[in-house]
Formats: sequence, structure tokens, C-alpha cells
Amino acid sequence: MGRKKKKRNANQIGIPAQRAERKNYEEAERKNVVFEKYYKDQNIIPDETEWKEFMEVNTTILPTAFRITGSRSHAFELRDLMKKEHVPKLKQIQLEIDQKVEPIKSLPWYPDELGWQHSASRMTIKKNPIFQTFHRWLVTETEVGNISRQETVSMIPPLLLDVKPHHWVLDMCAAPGSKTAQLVEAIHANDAQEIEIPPGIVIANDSDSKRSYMLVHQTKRLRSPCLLVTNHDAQHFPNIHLKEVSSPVQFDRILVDVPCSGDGTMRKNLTIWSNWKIGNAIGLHPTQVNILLRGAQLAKEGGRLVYSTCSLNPLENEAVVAEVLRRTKGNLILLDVSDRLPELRRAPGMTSWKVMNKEGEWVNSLDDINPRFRKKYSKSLWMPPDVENLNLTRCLRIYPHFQDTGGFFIAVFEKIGPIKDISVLEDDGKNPIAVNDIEAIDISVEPESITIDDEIINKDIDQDLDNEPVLIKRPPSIDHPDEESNKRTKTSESMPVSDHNDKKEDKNSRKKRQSGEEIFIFLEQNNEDIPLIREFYGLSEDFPVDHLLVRSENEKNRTLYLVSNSVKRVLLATDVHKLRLVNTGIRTFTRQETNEPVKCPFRFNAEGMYTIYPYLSNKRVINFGLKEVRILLSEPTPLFDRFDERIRDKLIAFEGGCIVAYTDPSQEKEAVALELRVQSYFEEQSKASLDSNIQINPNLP
Ligand SMILES: C[S@@+](CC[C@H](N)C(=O)[O-])C[C@H]1O[C@@H](n2cnc3c(N)ncnc32)[C@H](O)[C@@H]1O
Repeated sequence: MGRKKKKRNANQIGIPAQRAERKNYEEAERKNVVFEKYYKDQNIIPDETEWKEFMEVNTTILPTAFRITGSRSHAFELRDLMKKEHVPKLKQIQLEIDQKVEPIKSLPWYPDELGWQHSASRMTIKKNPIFQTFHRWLVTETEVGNISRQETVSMIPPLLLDVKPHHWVLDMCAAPGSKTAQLVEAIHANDAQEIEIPPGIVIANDSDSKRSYMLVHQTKRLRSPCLLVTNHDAQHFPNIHLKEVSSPVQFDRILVDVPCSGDGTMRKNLTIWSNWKIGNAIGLHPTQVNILLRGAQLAKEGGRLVYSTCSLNPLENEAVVAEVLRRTKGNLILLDVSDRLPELRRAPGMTSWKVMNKEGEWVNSLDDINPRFRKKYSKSLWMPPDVENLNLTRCLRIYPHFQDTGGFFIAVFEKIGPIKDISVLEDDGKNPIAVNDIEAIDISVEPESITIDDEIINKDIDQDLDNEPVLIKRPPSIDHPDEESNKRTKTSESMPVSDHNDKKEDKNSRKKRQSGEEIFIFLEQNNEDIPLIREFYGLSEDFPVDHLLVRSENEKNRTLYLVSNSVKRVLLATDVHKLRLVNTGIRTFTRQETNEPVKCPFRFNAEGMYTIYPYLSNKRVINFGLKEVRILLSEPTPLFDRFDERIRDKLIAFEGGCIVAYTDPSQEKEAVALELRVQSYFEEQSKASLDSNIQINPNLP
């Protein structure tokens, strides 16, 4: 069933709202007396001169920031191209236009000069051809996944999480996915040296089903078989029991980037100036505590958690950290990360704060709240008596004026002892956690990562949302996940995930999808398509064919998806039916519908190319020089005789079907730029339709 194009109101996923903001940017008032008084009285920045600087910078436009993605082999080439080609020109122009604006620079604390920031205004970009060229380059590279546009401060939590390729990682509140992308890149950090698919996994979760689709859209550019997207309320993220393992999965690394009031984003999100009120933080605090507590349970002993918000408010930051430390009874500790990212300026976490009620009065304790409204306040909003012993100064506060960014809060934890069951975490009655308040709206959406400030990308997302069939069932109640999963177990006759290729009617698949159950069926070892593919493409024995799956119960496997070993283990977990799976796997081979007899009915899919390439013998691979690449770029279906004899003979010798052409840029001059164009070209082609991939025409004239 197709989805109708719906009109979205300004608050939905922030895109139209942002455009409106852009238009009114100059006129928008950036003043909020209550905000100012609140933070002044909280004494977040004690020094008067610095306070003024903080307020001043808050009213200025946020610079644009981006990362050159680290998992690709040519990330460094791209960085060097930036430094050699774009940066000198941009700096020169910036100097000529406005000496007050800081020119483009790499972020000194970001590893390998792969993080960048520039402050050129929209007007400068629009009017200046050099900026325009640079901007277009950014857009293209972003589309093909070589660059991720992401707010500077949002890059910090994944770096402090310190993910290694073998880690099991959970990203509890992941959409739209800018930090997930960093986590996935870290899992693939050794790809250039290792042939094997990394053993680690990233489970990226979000409670909002629409936003979890956005997450899929954002991360599919990464083409990782190690990623699995789920849709749960993180407070109740289900346990996963792997086959033949008695205890549930415990994660090496957990990112807890919670919904928050988002007042660190007011340089970009102008509505915060007018909408700011203390009720937002008060209302979000209990959810934040509960999500972090669930994260603490799900972490492995010796594992690490990073808690982060784009809020400056101690009620959403230090108060949450303090409460979780109290409830985990010494089994979770704050780590001192002062030696990490030494060039990143930060302030220590606060060890003293106050609580303002919704009427704007400072209140000493819960007992002083009007009894009628008391249950809307958590006792843990107030500073605990042992605050000095909690090492809260180990938390990181990033203020906008430190390095011309948004505001952010980060706490890094290690789990050092067991946090066995929920009763340990449950309240002893002395410290009531408020029921979620009606005002607890999450306004911490990171618009930069979904809009990428370009119409093109917005359009892509819109199209994606409009064209995707709705396959995921939205939970009737996110408050009772177990009730929900029980229902599903009862109603679903067979598991949506299976290691048998039980050939049922396709009607069945459709039914399951419509009822919200994604289907993942691993191919049987004796599947008849596998030897065909292996033989035709010369796939090595090491290629993990047992990690190929299909996503329909149709007899004819149409598209074969590949997942990593860890993802497979999760998909075959005994209680996988409790997991609301949104997406996993990369497309590797797709059945081609053709009337002509072909030796192998499957063609490569560009999405899986990076993963499969190391397993290919030379059987279906050809080396092209730039000359051949130029022909391919300028002619959609070139004839064989357009190529030199050496290439032509090789092409003729191939049996009909898909081949891989690769070019080695290091061998030729001007190659990097051309390679990038080629890559964008192929990406574009494969995005449009598989069938529109370049074809070389065998008919001689
Ligand atoms: C600050 S944003 C996350 C940004 C994201 N980590 C990134 O870097 O792109 C908070 C996210 O939490 C999600 N969320 C809100 N309540 C949640 C809950 N109870 N469980 C899981 N996700 C939740 C929101 O839908 C939102 O996408």
C-alpha cells in the first residue's frame, strides 16, 4: 500500500520550520529574559566577561561543520585534496570579503584533520563562485557518503566512546544518525588492512518510527553489513538472548544521546529563544534517567557508556548523572577523560545547582513544591547531599564561545560491577521519579544532520519517507513493550527471522510486512543460487555465503543481502521476536530479469561492492585506466571498439554479465579528482536504478 504525500506541519522533523527560520534569520529576536536569568543565577559561567561573551556568541550564526568519513580508504586523499585545492582559495577569498570571519579550518582536536568548520555566511556562499564550487563539492561528497555534515560538538561523544572494530555497540537514541555514522565508521576502521567483515556490530535504535526510517536513510550511505536499526523506547530496550548463550547480550559500548530541551542549539534552532521554559528540562529529566539506567544495565562490566545532551541545563545533565550514580550503587563510575582530545576546550561539570519551579521561583526541595503539582517533579532534580563525592567535575561542558560551536554536555562512564536486575535500580521510595510531564517534548533534533542544509538532500529524505512502504508496526504502547512483544509472539505463527529457506507464498510475506514484522531469511547452505554466483564471479571460499539472506518469502530470491556474523547472531537470537527490526543488511546480488539465457542470473549491487570486492578473484574484474574511465563518463553505452586493443580483447573474452572495473588513481596524474567524479557517477547510477548502470555494448559497428 503506497503512502500518500502528506502535508507536514512546521514542527515535524524540523525541515519546513528550518526553512522558515532561514528566511527570518536576520529579523528573529534572540532574547529570552527567563533563559538569561536562569543560567546567570545557576552561575554556569561565573566570570562576568566570559558570561557576556557566551551570551553574545549565542546570538550569532553557527558555523558549518563536516567530517571526512574515516572508514574509506581514500579519506586521507580527500582531506589532502581539500587542503591543496579548496582551502587556500577559500582562505584567500574570505580574507578579501570579511577579515572578521574566521576562515575555514580543520578542528584541532579531531583525529587526522578529518573534522572541519567554516563560518562563511549563506550570502557569501551564494554570491561567490569559489564558495559555490566548494559548496557543490560538499553536497556531492555528502551524497555519496564521503563527507558527513554534522555539528562540531555532536562529533565529540562518539570519539569519547572509543569504539573498536570488535565492539558490540548500542546507540540508544540514534536518529537521525549523525553519531551512528561515526560509530559505524569506527567499526570499519581497519577495513583497509583486513579482508574479513569486522566482528563488531552497531545496533542503532530510536523510539520514533518515522525518525528510525530517517536513520536508515542516513546510514545506508555507509554500506555496512554490521549495522542493525531498531525501533524501541530505549527505557525498555529488550534483552537479546543469543543462541547457546545463557545471559543476555551486554554491550561493550553504549551511546546514550538522550532527547533533551536542546538549548545548546539555539544558534541554529531559533525557536528555542522564544520557546525556552524550565518545564522542558523538568519534564525530560525522568526519561533521561531511565534511559541511562537501562543503558547501564545493558553494558558489559568493563564496558563504557557516554551520556550526552545538547542542553546546558544541569537538571538534564549533572542531576541525571548524579541520580544514575546513586541508583547503580558504585557499579558505574565517571571516567576522567581530561587527557582525551586535549585541544578541545571544555569546562568541568557543575557540583552545585538549583531548581526553579515552573512558576519561575527557586525552590529548595521537593517538599517546597505545591503538593498538587509535586508528582511532576523528581526528587533527583535537586542536588544530592554527597554531590562532592561523585566526581561530577569529570563531566564535560562545552560552551558556544569556547570554539565557536553549539553547547553540549558529555559524561563518560565505565561499568565496574554488575547491575543485575531492575529492582536494584528501582526507586526505594525515598526519591520519587516524576511521571513524564506533558511539557517534556524533545526539541533536541539535530537539524543539520537531516537537512544538510541543501534542498537536494531534503528532497531525498522527503522522497524516501514518501516512497518507502510502511512495513514497521508502530507500537500501540511504548510504555509496555513486553505486553506488545507477547502479543506478537502469540499472533505470529512463524518467526520473522529464520535460518530455513521455508518457501511460503509471497502473500504471506506481504501479510507479515503489513503487520509490522520484517522478514529476514538466511539462505540454506544447499541453496541452488549460491554455487552459480560463486563460480561465475570467482568468489573465494572465505566469502561468508551463510550470511546471505533474503527479505521475502518468495520462491525466487530477488535480492541477496549480506550481514556480518554478529548481526546474524542477533537475527537468530532466541527472543528476536521481541526486537522491532527496522533494517539491516547490504544489498549484494540482485536477480536480473532477462529473456536471454544467462549463466548467472545475479548481478552485483553497488551497495555491497566494498564488502565483496576483497573476496573476488580476477575472473570478473578488469583494470581501467583514466582513458577508459573518460569514455565511460562521456558515453552511456560505448561500443567495444571504443577501447584500446588490450582492454577490448579482455572485454570480449568475458562471458555476458556483470563485471567490476577498477582504476588505480595512484598510477595516474589528476586521478584523485577524476576518481571522485567516477565514484559519484556510479553512485548516482546505482541510486537511480540498477538497470541504468553503465553497459558496454558488445555489438561492433
Ligand atoms: C538528540 S536526538 C538524537 C540525535 C542522534 N543521536 C544523532 O546524533 O543524530 C534524540 C533522539 O531520541 C529519540 N527518543 C526520544 N525519546 C526516546 C526514547 N524514549 N527512546 C529512544 N529514543 C528516544 C528522538 O526520537 C530523537 O531522535
